[in-house]
Amino acid sequence: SHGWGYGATNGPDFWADNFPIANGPRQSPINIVPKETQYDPSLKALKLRYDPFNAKGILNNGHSFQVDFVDDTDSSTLTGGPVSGTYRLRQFHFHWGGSDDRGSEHTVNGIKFPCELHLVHWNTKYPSFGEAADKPDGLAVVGVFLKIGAANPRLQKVLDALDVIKNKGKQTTFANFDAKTLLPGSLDYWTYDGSLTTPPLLESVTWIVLKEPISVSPAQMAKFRNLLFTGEGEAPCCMVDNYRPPQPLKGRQVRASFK
Ligand SMILES: CCN[C@H]1CN(CCOCC)S(=O)(=O)c2sc(S(N)(=O)=O)cc21
Ligand SMILES: [Zn+2]
Repeated sequence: SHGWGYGATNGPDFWADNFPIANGPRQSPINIVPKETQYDPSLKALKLRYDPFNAKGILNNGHSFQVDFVDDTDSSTLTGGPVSGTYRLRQFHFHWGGSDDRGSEHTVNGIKFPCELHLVHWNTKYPSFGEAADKPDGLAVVGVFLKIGAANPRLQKVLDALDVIKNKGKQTTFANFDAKTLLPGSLDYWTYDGSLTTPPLLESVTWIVLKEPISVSPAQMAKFRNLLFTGEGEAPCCMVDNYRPPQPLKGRQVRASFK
């Protein structure tokens, strides 16, 4: 049978067939309604310390592309914010649309952004990423919205690497990249308990969605859309619209770190 994807026959509406947790109580993404969030003065400032030396490679996994990090020491970590303990940076990746009116997974007052960056971290109270991935406090993902505007020079090194990983399964080395340069000026965030937004849809993610977007130009968005879902020798299918739509809140509270 065909694996999961974002197409008409294997997209988000079909995922529950093989991953019944798709209809679970803490699924992601969600629509964030700022007026319905609750400011929580006890939330700490988010502390992200990333060492460029940990950047390892960049991979087209057939669903998105990701930049992987060496995570065998505490040199690239997330601490503070809504989490306790230390979470290590594992990878970052993006979700985007076929046009600038869609592409993000989280929405704000129903507004979709053209792209959303996810920085994936795992809780070092567990011995490995694989052990952490299915625990309720196992993962913390920082979400950053990308908004159409001036070209973002911080994205350029990532975008320039995409030509050599056009097809599913392609990867190349990607060294000395400072993921901190992808963050906006403010680390104000919304946070809620959620899940992976792709199969296996594990309900193991503390979501930390930054309020301030970073910029991306239309020409830069075109580079994302140049990637392919398909492998070499297959009929080419452009990697676009690789986002899951918002899921039911099911009574969850979304907290804000800011007034
Ligand atoms: C294409 C597969 N995407 C998955 C792959 N990983 C899960 C691996 O499960 C191990 C049992 S992951 O933890 O790196 C991860 S984070 C997100 S998201 N969009 O919610 O930030 C999706 C995924
Ligand atoms: Zn993601």
